[in-house]
Amino acid sequence: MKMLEVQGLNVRYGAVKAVLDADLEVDDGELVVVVGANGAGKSSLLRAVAGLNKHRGRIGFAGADISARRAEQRVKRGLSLVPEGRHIFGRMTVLENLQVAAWGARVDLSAEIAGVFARFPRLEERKHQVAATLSGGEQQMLALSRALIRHPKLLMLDEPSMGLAPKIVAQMFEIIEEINAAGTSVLLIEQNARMALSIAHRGYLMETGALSGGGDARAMLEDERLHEAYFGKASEPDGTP
Ligand SMILES: Nc1ncnc2c1ncn2[C@@H]1O[C@H](COP(=O)(O)OP(=O)(O)OP(=O)(O)O)[C@@H](O)[C@H]1O
Repeated sequence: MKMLEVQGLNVRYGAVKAVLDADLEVDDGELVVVVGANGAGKSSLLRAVAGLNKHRGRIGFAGADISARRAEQRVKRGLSLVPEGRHIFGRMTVLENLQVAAWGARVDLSAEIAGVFARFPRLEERKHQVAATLSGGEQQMLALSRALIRHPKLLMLDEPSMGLAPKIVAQMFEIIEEINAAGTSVLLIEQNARMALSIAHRGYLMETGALSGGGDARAMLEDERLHEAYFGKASEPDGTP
């Protein structure tokens, strides 16, 4: 089954065309990555799928056309976005951030929180700490946990490696791979192309609003034409552009 089916997606900001006629698919259980330079339109694409910006085109999700659905309705259907910059509530504690994330979802909150703490013991140690005082890696773990608590069918991640130390980046990619292996479909947007492709099934390339590729991630990793542009400085393991 197709989990996500995007056809002819367009996003514009006034005269700026950020996404141009993009077609993209994520199969049930797949881990798909979109790589591309800064400003190529990757965030605009994800935000459109999440219903957070105006867009044209068709978005099919888990067998239904959600193109006209509002962002909250998309979340309820099982689409979760962990945005760039994390968007946790800095003044709330770790525990409060997790509680708020589950609002309106039919989940057993205490069991879910226990599950988060089993996966991320660091978050349990800091459960009464306000989120703004966490390290970058811990904030990213919290943002990811907030999405996972709702058991999304499709988890969308915008630059999860951004600003993290190399060791934490490697850990983050391992966790994403685990989440996918446990059955959640994943759509990942990354500048850290080499690392992202190494855990993905398939990959797309985004250049000035246009999506191409969609083939095997391993083949993309070996594609000489991509090396110079995307696997050089932009894919340093510390995620610095
Ligand atoms: N709210 C906005 N208003 C006007 N232009 C925007 C807006 N958001 C993005 N853009 C422009 O749209 C284009 C695509 O931006 P987008 O953020 O989607 O790219 P990106 O590949 O995600 O880059 P980054 O990694 O820097 O977020 C860029 O030219 C950007 O300047």
